Amino acid sequence: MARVVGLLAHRWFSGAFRGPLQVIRCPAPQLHVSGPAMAASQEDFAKAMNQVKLLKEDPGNEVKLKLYALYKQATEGPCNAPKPGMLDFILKAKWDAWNALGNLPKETARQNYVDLVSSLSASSCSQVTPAADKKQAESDSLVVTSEDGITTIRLNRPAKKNALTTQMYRDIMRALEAASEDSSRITVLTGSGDYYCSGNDLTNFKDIPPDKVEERAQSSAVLLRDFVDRFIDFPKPLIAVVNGPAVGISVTLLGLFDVVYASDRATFHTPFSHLGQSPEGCSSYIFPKMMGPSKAAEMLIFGKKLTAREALAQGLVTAVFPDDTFQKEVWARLKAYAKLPPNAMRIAKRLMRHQEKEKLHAVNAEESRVLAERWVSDECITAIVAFLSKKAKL
Ligand SMILES: CCCCCCCCCCC/C=C/C(=O)SCCNC(=O)CCNC(=O)[C@H](O)C(C)(C)COP(=O)(O)OP(=O)(O)OC[C@H]1O[C@@H](n2cnc3c(N)ncnc32)[C@H](O)[C@@H]1OP(=O)(O)O
Repeated sequence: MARVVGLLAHRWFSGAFRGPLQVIRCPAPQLHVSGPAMAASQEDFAKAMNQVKLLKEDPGNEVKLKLYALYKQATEGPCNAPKPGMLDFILKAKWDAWNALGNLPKETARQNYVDLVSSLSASSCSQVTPAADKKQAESDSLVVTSEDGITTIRLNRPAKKNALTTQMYRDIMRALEAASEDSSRITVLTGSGDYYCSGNDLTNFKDIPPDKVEERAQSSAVLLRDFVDRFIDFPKPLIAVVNGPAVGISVTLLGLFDVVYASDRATFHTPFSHLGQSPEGCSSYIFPKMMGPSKAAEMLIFGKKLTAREALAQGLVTAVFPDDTFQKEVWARLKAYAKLPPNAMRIAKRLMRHQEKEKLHAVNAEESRVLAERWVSDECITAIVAFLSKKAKL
């Protein structure tokens, strides 16, 4: 049965798909992705296949190819069909899309299919949902919306200055995966409230039994490495809308964004030595290249906090806006960018970045390995205990 539904959903390629004329019940326009990350069940998958047929808008051939490929991978595994002839364009495009998934496990393909459909439903519905319905649920730590060709990932723990919990790292990864495959053209990361992000949530270090410290450091290094890899590999234009102060990993990651817009209220602080830690997010490689070794050293070794204007002068920030017009000016720009042809933007990004990718992955691996050592060091433990016992503030 699931197979039949899936095949029907993919009749688009023969031109058989028509959007429904009746009003459909749309899911909420936001994807609240915080919460336990689970693999999609067969039931979720079947639901997603049905949901595909209800999309109001044709998502375009590129997305349809992705859906087709993920469906085939999820149901049949790696591509096993003979390669079609060069002149059979449609079959060839479908085969290429499926084959490109390589050995992606069936469960991951199923999850990616469900995530992609969910993001399509969200973006297709967001255009028709009244603004009042778009109010954020304050309790959700990450809010993802898709509108006007822009997927926005919003850190939403304003009371904790948007500090990143381990769940948020995982949720951001999932959101980036979904955004790379949804119909949006550009992706934005921003923060709620007065901070952009205060970096790693230092309570991630709490309640670790002494005999598990080493193990936790190793698993956190794997998490960090996977997390940063998602930024290195993200295929669409990625923009940081830095609405306020940024600390730690939220600063280092900026080197992996394509454009960084900052409010003049933003500051950029990487107090790694103060915390007995070391740089991550590929900053140990990107920052010296970007701003010269000594300016990078002031930030990454001595923890010098930069103002938005200083960060602009160092090339970390693309443009600075007065705080009172920041949101208006930035979103007007982004909406205009999101109208540009998506393939041209992706190709330009790939050309600008692909030569550095291998190097960045190697840097990320090394930075993560070193951090695992730092996390179990006396210097780091003393600094974390001081913060958690409220003796220290940066
Ligand atoms: C085995 C290890 C497992 C680890 C898992 C790691 C996974 C990957 C790690 C990647 C490496 C990343 C490194 C970094 O990002 S280093 C930077 C870490 N950040 C900080 O050190 C900032 C700490 N916060 C502060 O110094 C101040 O809070 C700040 C200057 C940001 C704001 O000061 P202000 O006075 O304006 O506000 P409050 O301090 O009152 O803050 C309000 C409440 O928010 C809590 N808060 C803020 N930031 C953090 C944070 N980073 N972690 C935890 N909690 C934070 C603060 O405690 C207040 O809470 P209460 O209202 O409950 O008191």
